[in-house]
Amino acid sequence: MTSFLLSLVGMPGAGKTTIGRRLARELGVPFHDSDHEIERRIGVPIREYFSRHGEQAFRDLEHAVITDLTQGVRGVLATGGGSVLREANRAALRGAGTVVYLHATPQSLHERLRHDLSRPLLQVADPLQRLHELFSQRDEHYRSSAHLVLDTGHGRIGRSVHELRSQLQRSYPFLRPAVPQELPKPFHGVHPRSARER
Ligand SMILES: Nc1ncnc2c1ncn2[C@@H]1O[C@H](COP(=O)(O)OP(=O)(O)OP(=O)(O)O)[C@@H](O)[C@H]1O
Ligand SMILES: O=C(O)C1=C[C@@H](O)[C@@H](O)[C@H](O)C1
Ligand SMILES: [Mg+2]
Repeated sequence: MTSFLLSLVGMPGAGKTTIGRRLARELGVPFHDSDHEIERRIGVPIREYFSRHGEQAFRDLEHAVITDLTQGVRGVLATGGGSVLREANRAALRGAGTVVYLHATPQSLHERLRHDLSRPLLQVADPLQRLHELFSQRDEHYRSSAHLVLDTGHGRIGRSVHELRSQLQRSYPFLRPAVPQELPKPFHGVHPRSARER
């Protein structure tokens, strides 16, 4: 198959891992997750690494992993929620293929994650307030990284996967046989540059 890398960016809980894994399976392409690769390298959960070494050390590691995963791998890449904080990561992701921002509001993310214990940045007294802060710091970076924006705050996971597959055929016509012919239109802020234009 022709080489391509689809990277998913967005807030914690937006569905990068869930949607990315399912999309890769449906397309029959490799799935990568920068958080999983970090945990494979450090041998402990990210939350533990955060509390032992702090966020900056984690971001350095994340940068090394994003650099590696954007050099020569193909398929679908689910990134960590904070990977867009570094300009070098944003540039690496955009340079490697198509980037999709999975968008969801702090309220809907809070609904999903209110019982979650694995995400270190959300282990605070008021996780909704933290989600609002993260969203206001990051939304512009997610948008500037991305070629496409897909709302994942409402609706079912299967629908997001379907929408993504439909949209992808524009950039990657060689995926067409796996993609349903109808094109739903819940994308917004779309600037779907084809792989050829980049
Ligand atoms: N419409 C939806 N789209 C995506 N995920 C959904 C949806 N509805 C519910 N969920 C649930 O929300 C959670 C999303 O978690 P997931 O780990 O995929 O997020 P993530 O973007 O990878 O977060 P992180 O940045 O922390 O890695 C899953 O438990 C998933 O089942
Ligand atoms: O939003 C974030 O900054 C994070 C999200 C997760 O994917 C992990 O990368 C880690 O918990 C940090
Ligand atoms: Mg994830």
